[in-house]
Amino acid sequence: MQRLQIEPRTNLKGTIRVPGDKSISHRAVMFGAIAEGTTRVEGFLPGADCLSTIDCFRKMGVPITRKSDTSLVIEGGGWDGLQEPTEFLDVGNSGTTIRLMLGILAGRSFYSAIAGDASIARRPMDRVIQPLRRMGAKVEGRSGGSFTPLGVRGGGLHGIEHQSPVASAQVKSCLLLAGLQAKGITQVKEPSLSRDHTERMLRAFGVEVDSFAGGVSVRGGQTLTGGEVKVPGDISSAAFPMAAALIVPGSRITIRDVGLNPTRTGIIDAFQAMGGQVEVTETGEWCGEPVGDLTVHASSLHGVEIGGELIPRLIDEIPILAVAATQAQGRTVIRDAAELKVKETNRIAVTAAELTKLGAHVEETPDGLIIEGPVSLTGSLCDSHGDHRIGMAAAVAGLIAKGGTTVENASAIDVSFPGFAETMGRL
Ligand SMILES: O=C(O)C1=C[C@@H](OP(=O)(O)O)[C@@H](O)[C@H](O)C1
Ligand SMILES: C=C(OP(=O)(O)O)C(=O)O
Repeated sequence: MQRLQIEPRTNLKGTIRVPGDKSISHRAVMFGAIAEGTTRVEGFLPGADCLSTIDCFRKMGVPITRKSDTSLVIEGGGWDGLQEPTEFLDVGNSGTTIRLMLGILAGRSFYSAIAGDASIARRPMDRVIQPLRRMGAKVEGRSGGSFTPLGVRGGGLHGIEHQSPVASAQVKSCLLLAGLQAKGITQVKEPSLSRDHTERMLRAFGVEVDSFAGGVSVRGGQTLTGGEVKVPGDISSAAFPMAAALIVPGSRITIRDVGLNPTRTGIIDAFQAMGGQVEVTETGEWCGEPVGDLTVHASSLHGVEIGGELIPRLIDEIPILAVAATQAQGRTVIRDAAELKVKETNRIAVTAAELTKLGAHVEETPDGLIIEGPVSLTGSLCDSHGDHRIGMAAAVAGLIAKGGTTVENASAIDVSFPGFAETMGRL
């Protein structure tokens, strides 16, 4: 397993781009595969998770050609173009792949078996399996279908109304994809708005989606029409160089063509609330998604309290937000984030453990973290624990830690940010 070696730095400078948005890249492949006609994707994220999505659809007979690392052509044959897979569908490390695919498989009248790596085997699937069963899908699996491996015999679905207990775009998207194949209307309500890339891209593919306060619904029996997708840079990846620029003295960087969907920009709001100088310039809209440039200056930060509706808007950025909080004056409290326990790792426990190794003052709470700052960090031997976001958070912390820092199991970073070390190196 690859190791990353980090030395302390000052004066990060320059202009970079980050790889394509992971959520949008997954959806481009999936929607292209179930659409009628050709879909061309530019700016695709060639990270391990999105490659798993491609692999699953190829196993169902969908022709997907990679013209380059970041450019794809998908020949969709509509819903009925998907063929019964003769092999296990392997989602690797990707929660988005398995949960969204389950919504597609639930409506197909064939048998499929799906599983992923050891991390996926620990992540809860009952949040999608229970409502899918209520729609009429037949799903078997470990612990009554709560965990992988799962077997699905789909078809014969009817619409339901579902109140999700968690604000989860994966749950919402899964049920909308099943709902498009069901009789009648499928409605999903959530406690606060999760990322809405599915709603936006379905509309771009010609589907009627009804968004209302507190939820979203679709009518069954609709088909998707293939088209062009241009994927913006992933704000969740941009969060790492952003945090680095905020905390490394003398820094000023620009990140171009970043997705600025308001359901994803919570990290900008949080950094600004901490006193971080982040300038946002919106430059346009790509396939219904706002896009722009971010300029970030080294800043003196102060602690903040973060919770409620902001959490789903920055859920994947909490490990790197915690790194920035170690350099903020006073106390940072992150609450309402218990979902972090069921990501690639228990990100509350693992963020606290890795930052503590570096000398930070971090306390784990049942639904978040309390961080006291500012603290001078000391270089240490850190571990990604197989979690891309933890690996990158530790690496950014290493940029301000006295002495060298090593991140073990750094190859996990390729899940969402291939070329992370090279991109950071350019600064
Ligand atoms: O729909 C998506 O693309 C994602 C939704 C989020 O998960 P939940 O919806 O389960 O919170 C997020 O953590 C994940 O990285 C990607
Ligand atoms: C939680 C994440 O992804 P997924 O749920 O798709 O594994 C993530 O990328 O941080």
